[in-house]
Amino acid sequence: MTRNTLPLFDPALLRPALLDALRKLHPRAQWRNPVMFVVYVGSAFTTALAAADPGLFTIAVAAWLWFTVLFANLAEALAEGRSKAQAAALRGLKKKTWAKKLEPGQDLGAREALRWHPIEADALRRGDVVLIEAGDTVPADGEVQAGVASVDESAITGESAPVIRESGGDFSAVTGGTRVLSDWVVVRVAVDPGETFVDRMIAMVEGARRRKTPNEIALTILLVALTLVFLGVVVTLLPFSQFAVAAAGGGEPVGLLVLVALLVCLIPTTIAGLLSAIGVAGMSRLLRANVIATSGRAVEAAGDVDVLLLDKTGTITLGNRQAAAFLPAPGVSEAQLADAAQLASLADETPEGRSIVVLAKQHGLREREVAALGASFVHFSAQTRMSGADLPGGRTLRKGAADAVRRHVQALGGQFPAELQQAVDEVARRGSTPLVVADGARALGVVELKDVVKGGIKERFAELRAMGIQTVMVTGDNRLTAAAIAAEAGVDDFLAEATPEAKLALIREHQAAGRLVAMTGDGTNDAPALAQADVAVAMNTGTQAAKEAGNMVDLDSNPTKLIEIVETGKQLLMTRGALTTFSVANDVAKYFAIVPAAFVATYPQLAALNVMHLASPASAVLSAVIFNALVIVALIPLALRGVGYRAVGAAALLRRNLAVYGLGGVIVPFVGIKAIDLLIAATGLL
Ligand SMILES: Nc1ncnc2c1ncn2[C@@H]1O[C@H](COP(=O)(O)OP(=O)(O)OP(=O)(O)O)[C@@H](O)[C@H]1O
Ligand SMILES: [K+]
Ligand SMILES: [Mg+2]
Repeated sequence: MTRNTLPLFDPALLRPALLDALRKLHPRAQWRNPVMFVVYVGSAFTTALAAADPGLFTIAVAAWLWFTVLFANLAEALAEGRSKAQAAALRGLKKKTWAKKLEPGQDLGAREALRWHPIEADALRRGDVVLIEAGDTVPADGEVQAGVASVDESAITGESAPVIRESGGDFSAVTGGTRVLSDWVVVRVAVDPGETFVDRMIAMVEGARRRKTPNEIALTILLVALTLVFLGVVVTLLPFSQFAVAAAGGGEPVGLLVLVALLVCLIPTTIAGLLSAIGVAGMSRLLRANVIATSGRAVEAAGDVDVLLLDKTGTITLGNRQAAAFLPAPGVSEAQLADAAQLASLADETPEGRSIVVLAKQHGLREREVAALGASFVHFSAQTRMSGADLPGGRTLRKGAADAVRRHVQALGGQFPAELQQAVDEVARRGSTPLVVADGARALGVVELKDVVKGGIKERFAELRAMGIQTVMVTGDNRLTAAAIAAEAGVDDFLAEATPEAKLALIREHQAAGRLVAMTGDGTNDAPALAQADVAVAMNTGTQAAKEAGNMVDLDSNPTKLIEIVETGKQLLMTRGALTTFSVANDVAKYFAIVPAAFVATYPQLAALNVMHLASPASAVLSAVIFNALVIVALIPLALRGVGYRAVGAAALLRRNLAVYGLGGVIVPFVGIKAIDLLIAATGLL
């Protein structure tokens, strides 16, 4: 995929970024970054000084101050450009296509009878209903209302095997730009134009609409405080030096130009100039891992996640729960059980329900006409954990989770035989889901629903454990099935028989204990929990409700993607920390470069501080300003790529980064400023 191989300085991206950097010179854009705004005002001020009294030194300082602002703009523009290019590669999927918009109020059951008219895909609105047939491109994100189709989603996921999309279950979401390979589906459009996940991510990346995260705000406040301190120091230097000159009856007070240069060199311009690029680059890295993030805050939170909650079906398992066997209770024939199970499932549009009808057919039962039965159907809900049908004449058929059906038959005065409970437990211990079927107060037996744990998952959970993240599986399924799947998948803990409310409560509990919670899920019943979690990753195969509630979508629908997400978050936090350290450590050298040069005319004693032996005061000041500007450019690759992350302890990482970026930040400018000073001296201009 092209979006995985973006070079750091792609010439195709550099040109628009340079233009963008110029456009960002607008005061409104600058004001968003208070530290750089000070540089901006300083640039304007020194330009005015240069205009009033043009000299090479003054003009050079003014020019390099403008470069400082431009380089910071460039860093941000480059980061944004890269992300936008990646996202555009995804959005490029939305070629101009036509959609078959259905006339309202039709019965969706039979493909031949459907009436539709063509409409441009761009004109589709949320709530519109379209027909998509073999060979058609899916015109917009949406939810399948009727039909079953195989869909090629390789354009999005890079996965070449087609997937099945059908109504009812957790596999009902289709994504714009993918292609229907066979059969047909009727889809309800879920988003207005310009509001897809890719659109939302692009909006996030675009500076103007990108909100600062709480961490960024906290850091900005710190940087502004530092800036104010230095501003205070520099402003008071002027009267001080004038006073000193008057008292000594000689020497020269420090000039305004030098004071502005000093201020810019001392305030933390490096991190201020790169801060937003670091944040945007984090989202880009996620996109490279096929994760669309719609919240910068969530990307940061990912770096500190303590607990990961996962839904079982469709997240840990493939989610294609298929009826595999009928296990009748004592005194009930298999045919009797199959018949009741089929009747209870005729209107059940979930994959589970449909698979029961199919299995019953293999037992020689012919398909029945739903309409001819005159039954009223009871649809599955995550609260009751049952579904079924009420037939005319008072026959009530139910199927559902064993405990739910047990309560149901006992409430009607029926028995739940010990043999049946045994069969339920056996099925569950195999990791399958037992559904108990009841006819009135009589429990008839068990339907075994088989599901398969996704491959390679155990090793990945072990990796998460090594990162210090606890994994908890939460499922609506029974305790034994949950335990079997939990053991097979290698999660640390599990919660069984969980309602949507229980999932939500568990997250709140962890959060109340001060833990940051990540959640991955795919179902509508995961939506409340996803909305509550700090990092909420919805599977792309999941329902629209889950995707809306989350703050990230994993295009590969891989529950262990959280490893990459956490690494990206950690890398983001570390990069920010490293560059802040570097930025502040830089001041030491700049201080030794500028202060003796600036004040040696006022206080000759300061010559003792002149450890760098720079060519002249003017050259010293200009060298420091140039270094200050160039260091921003030099660090753009690091800001975009992020500092190297390795899974060693947090303390060891911190020590290493302090050594590299703290010590480096002190030493590098001494070398850099001296080198620039030598170059300037060599030109003989100053
Ligand atoms: N169509 C259905 N008819 C009746 N009962 C069902 C049906 N589908 C599921 N159940 C029962 O309800 C329980 C909860 O279902 P559901 O799949 O919604 O759980 P969940 O909370 O999404 O958990 P997970 O997806 O992790 O398994 C299932 O374990 C099963 O026993
Ligand atoms: K600086
Ligand atoms: Mg589920």
